[in-house]
Amino acid sequence: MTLTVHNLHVHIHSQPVVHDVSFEVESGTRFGLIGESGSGKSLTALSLLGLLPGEAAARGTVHLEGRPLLPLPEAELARRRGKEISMVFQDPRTSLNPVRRIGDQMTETLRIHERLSRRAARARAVELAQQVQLPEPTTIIDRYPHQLSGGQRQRVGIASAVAARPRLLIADEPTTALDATVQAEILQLFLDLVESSGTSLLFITHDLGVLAQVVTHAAVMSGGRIVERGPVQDLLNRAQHPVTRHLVSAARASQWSGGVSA
Ligand SMILES: Nc1ncnc2c1ncn2[C@@H]1O[C@H](COP(=O)(O)OP(=O)(O)OP(=O)(O)O)[C@@H](O)[C@H]1O
Repeated sequence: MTLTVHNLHVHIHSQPVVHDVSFEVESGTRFGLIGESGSGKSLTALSLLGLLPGEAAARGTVHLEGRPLLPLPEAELARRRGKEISMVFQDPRTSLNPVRRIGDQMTETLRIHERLSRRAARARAVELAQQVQLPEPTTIIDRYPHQLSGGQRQRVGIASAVAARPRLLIADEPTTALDATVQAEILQLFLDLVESSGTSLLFITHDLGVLAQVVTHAAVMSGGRIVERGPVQDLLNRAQHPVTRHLVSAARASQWSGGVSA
């Protein structure tokens, strides 16, 4: 499903924080938004799902497969979230509900969109746990988030996001909260799931080394604007903007210090 974002602006308390952002994620492709902390990546992503905080407002046009996502009334957006477009967040400690069993959380969208019975939802939760390679799928689904490791919690976050087989998946720094080895495993899982399902992916990160492993094309954000865009290998090897060059140096430094390679 093609996502088209055109002239997106976000204001917080009437202050502009995202300025005139336009990009396209073509059907079945993987596109990245990269930038330093505070550059406007998350607010851009949250605008697409209608999940901006109350003090923020978005204007512009967003279409998914030609149908408008912005502007759109909340009730209609809620119907499309999970099923057509869904999101994996940075920190599963805050995105998962601490007092609900993980199996129930993984199948929540399915129960809303497909009206699955409890029994069918349980069977689907086991399948999802297998798909994201959680250990002992038949019993782990009855555990609570605090009984899992950080990597396992993020697998639950990914399972919840892909449960209803969305056509576009947005991932906002999905591996930043994890240590380097777990990060590599989760990235691989991500790529396998996206490739096998043909889902379009919008991947957000501050780490160009990580981005280069996941997407083919990307846009660089700084101060709420897109300052450079292109194939990710060109951004790595022929960066034009100082912000992009800085991101390249940071990725190379992290590679030398044993982080994920660029
Ligand atoms: N709820 C909020 N209230 C006030 N300002 C906010 C709020 N959320 C974000 N901002 C500001 O908007 C700007 C863009 O924030 P955003 O979270 O989109 O950046 P980001 O690139 O995703 O950074 P990070 O990687 O740290 O999440 C920043 O200056 C941030 O301080």
